[in-house]
Amino acid sequence: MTDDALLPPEELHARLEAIGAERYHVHHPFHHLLHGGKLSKAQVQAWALNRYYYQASIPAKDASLLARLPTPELRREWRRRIVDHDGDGTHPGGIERWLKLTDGLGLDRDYVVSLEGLLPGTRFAVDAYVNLVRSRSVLEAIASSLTEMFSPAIISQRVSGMLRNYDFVSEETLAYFTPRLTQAPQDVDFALSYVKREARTRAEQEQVLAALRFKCSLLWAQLDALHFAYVEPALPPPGAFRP
Ligand SMILES: O=C(O)c1cc(C(=O)O)c2c(n1)C(=O)C(=O)c1cc(C(=O)O)[nH]c1-2
Repeated sequence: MTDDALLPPEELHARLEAIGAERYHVHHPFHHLLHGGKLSKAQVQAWALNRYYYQASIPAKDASLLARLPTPELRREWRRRIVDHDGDGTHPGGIERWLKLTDGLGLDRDYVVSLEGLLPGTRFAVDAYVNLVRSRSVLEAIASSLTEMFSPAIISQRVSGMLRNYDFVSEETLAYFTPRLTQAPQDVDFALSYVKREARTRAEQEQVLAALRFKCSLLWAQLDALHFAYVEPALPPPGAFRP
């Protein structure tokens, strides 16, 4: 096979899996500290407060992609993701459930939502995701969601570890994660078959792989920012959340 030969779909799939195995934030030291019970309540608060910005930005990136999707079938699929996060006015969505988590950790809701205490590194990493989805091809935008191939494993590890190790979290405060265990595989089924089908040249397949690497990097960068500010050397930048 020459270097620019189209990969068989199962080989593309294997290369996507390999990116996750090497680069997903499940390997980040901050994740190990979090689920291993090695963080203080204040450090867990910093994690939840910063990750709120990721949660709150996901429907914005999905809405910008939705506007560019060409068929009702594709739009219907992507619209479901927005409802998953925003709720439907009767059933709470992911953002509301995330705020239950920050409430449960004793953070003031107005302060969380104001983003005043956000780390600059979180802001830049999350904004990079929204910008990627807005500015690159539909194929790359859909491919960038494929980190969800790996999220059920990290979520299971995080939830069981946190329940075992911290007396300040409960099943109720971590309830955000339960629906993600069924929503993520559903999202992935669609996105994976889309990229396998629609990446029709080797160059497009390489774009798909690059989009997933980029996404892994921005998830990693969020945990780097938390680690630097709140674990080691523990130097929160001016204006950032101080427990
Ligand atoms: O808990 C996690 O580690 C984790 C990771 C990811 C991910 O890999 O992007 C998502 C989520 N959670 C998540 O809850 C979520 O709703 C979500 C949406 C997306 C996306 O890219 O559209 N990723 C993720």
